[in-house]
Amino acid sequence: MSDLPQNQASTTPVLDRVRLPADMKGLSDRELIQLAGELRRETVAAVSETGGHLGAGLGVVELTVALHAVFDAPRDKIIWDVGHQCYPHKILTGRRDRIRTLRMEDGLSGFTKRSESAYDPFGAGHSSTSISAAVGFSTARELGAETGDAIAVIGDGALTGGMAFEALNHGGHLKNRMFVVLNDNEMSIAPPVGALSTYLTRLYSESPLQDLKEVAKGAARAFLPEPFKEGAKRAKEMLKGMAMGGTLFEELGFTYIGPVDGHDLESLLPLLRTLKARARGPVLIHALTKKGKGYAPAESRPDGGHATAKFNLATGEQKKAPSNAPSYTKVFAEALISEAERDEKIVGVTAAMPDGTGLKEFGAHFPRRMFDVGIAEQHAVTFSAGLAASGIKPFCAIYSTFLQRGYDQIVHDVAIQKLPVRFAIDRAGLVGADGATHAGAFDTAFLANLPDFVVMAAGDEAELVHMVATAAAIDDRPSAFRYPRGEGMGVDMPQQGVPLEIGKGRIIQEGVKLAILSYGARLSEVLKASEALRARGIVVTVADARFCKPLDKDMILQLVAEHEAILTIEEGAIGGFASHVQNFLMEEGVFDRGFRLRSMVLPDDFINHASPEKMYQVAGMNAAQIEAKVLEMMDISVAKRA
Ligand SMILES: Cc1ncc(C[n+]2csc(CCOP(=O)(O)OP(=O)(O)O)c2C)c(N)n1
Ligand SMILES: CC(=O)[C@@H](O)[C@H](O)COP(=O)(O)O
Ligand SMILES: [Mg+2]
Repeated sequence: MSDLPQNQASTTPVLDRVRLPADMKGLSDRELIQLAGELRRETVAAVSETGGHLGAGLGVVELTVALHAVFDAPRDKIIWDVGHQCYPHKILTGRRDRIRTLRMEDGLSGFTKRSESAYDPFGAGHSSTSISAAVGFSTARELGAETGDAIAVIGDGALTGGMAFEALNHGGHLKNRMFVVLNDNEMSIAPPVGALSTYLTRLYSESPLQDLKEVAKGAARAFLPEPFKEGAKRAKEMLKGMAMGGTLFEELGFTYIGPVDGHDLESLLPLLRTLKARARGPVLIHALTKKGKGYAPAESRPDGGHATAKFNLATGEQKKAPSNAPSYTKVFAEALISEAERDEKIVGVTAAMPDGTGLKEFGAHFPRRMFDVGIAEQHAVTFSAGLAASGIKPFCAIYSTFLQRGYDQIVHDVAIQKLPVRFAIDRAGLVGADGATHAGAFDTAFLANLPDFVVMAAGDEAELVHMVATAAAIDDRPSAFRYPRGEGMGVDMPQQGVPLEIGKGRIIQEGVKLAILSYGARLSEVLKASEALRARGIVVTVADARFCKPLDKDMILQLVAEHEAILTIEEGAIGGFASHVQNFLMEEGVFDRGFRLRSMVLPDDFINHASPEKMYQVAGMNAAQIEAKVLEMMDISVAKRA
């Protein structure tokens, strides 16, 4: 396993003996403690080479070792919520030899993934799903399925997602034996917000409600239904310092154990062994941990080293490529601040992504006008609807992928009531290393089919500024604008956003025979393709649709009238912009007259993680592929193309 020259001693001697969790069963507790230290170093070393989610994994190193030492995966199902903390788990479950391929093309996923390993019983990427899955696994066992224990490991941030409570409610009612490890590091990506966080803090910061010895006895009775004799003394020791009884979790039907030091294997191992031997119903173990634990540069970062580029192992300094243009996120944040300076009704809403959406910057300017609701997209949407119904102008900034979770709220609470909530949809399109779970593929399709919604996509970062102004001005119905992860094109920026005429696109360049009708940020690739075509003597028209809804029907009919063919392109799945154009032109009867329309949309597939460029290559939507498509549409044979 180790790559070291033969004469050099391994720095990971215990880890070198562990390929699979079964190899941990013969290790003494002392060796398991050593294993945790080696696992932490291996995790840091690997992420320094790959980049990725670092802090969460470092916070669960001891929990990972303890769970795999005590339980019997893959028969027992260890379900990691979000999955961003699973790198140590991957190292211990047969994937150490590939750990330096994390998040790379053909490499390991950055999350748990069923197709990757039997030790990943449930895939993740989005949060707050683990307890529901564990209730499912434990119920399947009750129904006779060949499966072991179900253990959900969920963070304090993920616990703010409503689904987690739906699952606790159901699990507590069913009373199946199952385990929830609440990994409480007092951190989400940003510091956690809300009353729940305060409640969890109170569980361990207030002095215990009852005499601890009595508590220990009571607790032991609660989760150890058999009368126990020799175990009692150890259990009392183990439970020393834990506040028991009367918690919210107990009211929901779970035996609450905690708080326990989630980095202390001497506590964790006997606790889990006892629970494994004796628990009958649902148990929640409240473990206190530190995000970034054991690697100073991560620990000292405000977000506990949540995610990182590749970095220098000794200093923690990240290796980031210099940027040539501002990121779309930054452009959005600055444009919104500028609008909000002129309109005091504008507020920002984020679901636990203040940094990622740029609303942190907005909040620094307008502390009372920025709301982080926690990982609670459904609530974020309906909260925004409530604000809008009262005349406030909410910009609900949610990544495309996470907005999926709030869809019924968008339909039922926003669209049907025609409330002017403005959706700022970041990370639209393929995002790269986070892969399929985080791809922003569906928002255009699921928004543009809603009556009265105004649906826009920014072709470049200057357009984004205008779309922020447009959304601010739309006061009688919902609106949305999407923009991708990463840098803009480097175009000239306007001083201030100017509201666009609703449903009006723009012609960027005039050509003959064929028009490319672009919706969103593939525009840069379209322009590259048109340059390549120009070098062949082919000049195409390029238009930026700006709006999927309402469509610029006049412009589209003009393109039809002046060309032989149109090619549409968008960074989204089928059912989006192209479908609206197709339907419109079909109803206009233009195909009856033989007009040629083709569309480039994301393929009907979930594209694996790789660089965004490579993912778009797989999707067939890069400049060269656009050029090839145009040539094909113009019936220019391969021979003529050379
Ligand atoms: C539905 C959803 N919304 C937002 C996110 C983005 N996200 C990923 S991890 C994370 C914080 C999770 O905090 P916590 O569960 O406490 O885990 P920790 O990182 O602290 O270990 C957030 C907001 C997500 N993955 N899924
Ligand atoms: C795990 C998770 O969901 C987030 O951390 C996500 O990876 C953030 O993505 P960005 O890097 O695009 O903000
Ligand atoms: Mg946390």
